[in-house]
Amino acid sequence: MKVGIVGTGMVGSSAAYAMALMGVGTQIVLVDQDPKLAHAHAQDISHATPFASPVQVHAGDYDDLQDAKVVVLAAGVGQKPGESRLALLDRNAKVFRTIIKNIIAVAPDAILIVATNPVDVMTYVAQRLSGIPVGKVIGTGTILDTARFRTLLGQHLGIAAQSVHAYVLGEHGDSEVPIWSSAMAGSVPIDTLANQMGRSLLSEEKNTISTNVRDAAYSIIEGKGATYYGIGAGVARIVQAILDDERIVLSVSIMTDDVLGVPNVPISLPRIIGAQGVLTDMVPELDKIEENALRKSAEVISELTEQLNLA
Ligand SMILES: NC(=O)C1=CN([C@@H]2O[C@H](COP(=O)(O)OP(=O)(O)OC[C@H]3O[C@@H](n4cnc5c(N)ncnc54)[C@H](O)[C@@H]3O)[C@@H](O)[C@H]2O)C=CC1
Ligand SMILES: CC(=O)C(=O)O
Repeated sequence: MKVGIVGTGMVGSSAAYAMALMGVGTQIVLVDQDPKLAHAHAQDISHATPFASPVQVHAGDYDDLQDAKVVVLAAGVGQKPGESRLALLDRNAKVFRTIIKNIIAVAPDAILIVATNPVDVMTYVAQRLSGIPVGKVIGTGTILDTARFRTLLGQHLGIAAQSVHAYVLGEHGDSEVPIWSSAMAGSVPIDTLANQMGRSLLSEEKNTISTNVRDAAYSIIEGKGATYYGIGAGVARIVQAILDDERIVLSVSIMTDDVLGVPNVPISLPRIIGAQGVLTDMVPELDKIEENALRKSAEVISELTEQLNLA
């Protein structure tokens, strides 16, 4: 099955590389306003396929996206050190005006995966400009923050991140909400497990983990200018779930009718993903503090979408 990636800088090319290594799709088409860059990445990644999977990777134009089942949007600018994701909105909304039109002209039935920041608002922009049904325009949302949460919590407790079941919900950004109240491993609530393992998990330690999850992007960008491997793998995981009709639960962002009284907001909740995109939203159980934080996070996003003029 064909997968397109529009915007093949660090994030788009890392997603293509992760897909090639994970054996996701049979053909990956890289499209960028800089065709030389797309071509160079396609060549380089295709040289990894003999060690991984027989997927074909090549650069192309919008016409080559015809019949793509999924198109990933990773075009646009990223944050400079110290800059917030929300500061990118005007520049990246302009980029989406061009690329969405071009994608829809050739692949109107494709499912869109949005990675460009600020990803929740850009998901709204992509859905509105494309007219594609809500469950088929999926922002990567907090899939990366959830992965960071599981990684740090797993490291703290000395267990594999894959065995940690915990989510970050809300905005992919400064108002995100780590959900501690239902965090578990091996069906054991995380506080009980820490006790059983003789590990300390005091509220200060939880706060440090939450802060490090929230600020991971800032510290990585300070160190190397951008983040891309984590999100590349996250994008590949969403595409795999769609192509294989997996019905796996992932925290991703789509337009949501109502979140704790905030209407029509693009935001991450745990969602079941299969061949048709998002199949079902899940309503997590939250404690009062988490509930208030999730409502605030929804309000942060909603303030921005309300100001946007997409006419
Ligand atoms: N959702 C998430 O968790 C994450 C999102 N990001 C976001 O992903 C986006 C891309 O980041 P990077 O790959 O690091 O940036 P980059 O600058 O390396 O790549 C962006 C690419 O978009 C291309 N592009 C720009 N305008 C275009 C247009 N009109 N048509 C086609 N291609 C166009 C550029 O030529 C460039 O190759 C940023 O907005 C960044 O903030 C980054 C990391 C994580
Ligand atoms: C850049 C970004 O959004 C992240 O790494 O979380």
